[in-house]
Amino acid sequence: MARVLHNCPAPAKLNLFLHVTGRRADGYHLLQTAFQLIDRSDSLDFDTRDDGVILRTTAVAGVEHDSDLIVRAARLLQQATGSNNGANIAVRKNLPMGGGLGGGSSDAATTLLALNYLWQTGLSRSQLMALGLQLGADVPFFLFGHNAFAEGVGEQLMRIDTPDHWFVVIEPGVSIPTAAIFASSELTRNSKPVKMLDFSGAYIRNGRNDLQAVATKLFPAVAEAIDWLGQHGTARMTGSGACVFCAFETRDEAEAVLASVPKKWRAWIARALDEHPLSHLQ
Ligand SMILES: C[C@](O)(CO)[C@H](O)COP(=O)(O)OP(=O)(O)OC[C@H]1O[C@@H](n2ccc(N)nc2=O)[C@H](O)[C@@H]1O
Ligand SMILES: Nc1ncnc2c1ncn2[C@@H]1O[C@H](COP(=O)(O)OP(=O)(O)OP(=O)(O)O)[C@@H](O)[C@H]1O
Repeated sequence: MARVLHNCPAPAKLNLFLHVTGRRADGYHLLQTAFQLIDRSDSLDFDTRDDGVILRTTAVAGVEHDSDLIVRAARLLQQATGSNNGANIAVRKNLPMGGGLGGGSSDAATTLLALNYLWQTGLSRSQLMALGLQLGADVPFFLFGHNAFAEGVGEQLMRIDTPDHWFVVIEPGVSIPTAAIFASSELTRNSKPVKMLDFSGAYIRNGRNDLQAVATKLFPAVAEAIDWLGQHGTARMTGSGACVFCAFETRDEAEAVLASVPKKWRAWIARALDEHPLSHLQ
């Protein structure tokens, strides 16, 4: 009998700050960042099937079936556990691709959490995180379940508590390929590592993103959105872009700024989450 889990959220993240501190021999970059979960999400439905087939039942513009991180995550879990269960998976995309919000990574994490539960494959949270890292540097964070200070390529995670902020987020209307930003010869890769102990509210309210200089040069629309939002506070980019955000203490302040965003941009407000909405799924 099919087991089902519908309307599973895959929340977005914001990188409150992001420092590039070095580069590994394999070309991946060493980072320090603070990941903040927010209450804006994609939504996924899972219906198990007993023939082992993994089928994405909804079209996603620009993402072929077999390269979708959702399908790859499900197949990776099958391989790792020897499970012969399958699933139909529907996704409603709400997060822009190449937006720096981690949408694809979060979809993959939600898939691993939901299918590990439905298939009763029994992997621990840390086993799921190790699997997730094979899919992308951001996936372990979404499986971790809490806001986090991250090091390494983003997989060494330490839980942090962050304020109950409201964020105004602007989508500048461009999709930025992460690899192109990291590959730039103009990227600075020598930020001095900060100690977790020194981590404070200053990084949360006024954090800097080392990927921003390269992204704004390649994509002027991002620079324009930062300039506009910067009238209202410290505006910066999340991840490798394109989305930009600014933190506010109250919903009213955020609503007021949202109301004045030029109509050419898609923009919205989101609230800081304390934990991942599926963090209790076992
Ligand atoms: C920029 C961040 O979003 C910050 O949270 C992440 O570091 C990116 O994570 P992601 O989208 O899951 O990225 P991946 O799919 O793992 O990597 C895409 C490409 O970005 C580059 N990349 C990514 C992460 C990293 N720490 N160093 C890199 O150099 C690599 O060229 C890689 O091939
Ligand atoms: N389910 C998926 N949702 C979105 N993108 C996907 C998915 N599966 C594969 N992809 C591919 O991954 C690319 C990056 O998408 P994603 O939305 O994760 O970017 P992002 O928000 O910039 O991520 P990050 O913050 O991790 O850099 C897309 O351009 C797309 O080709």
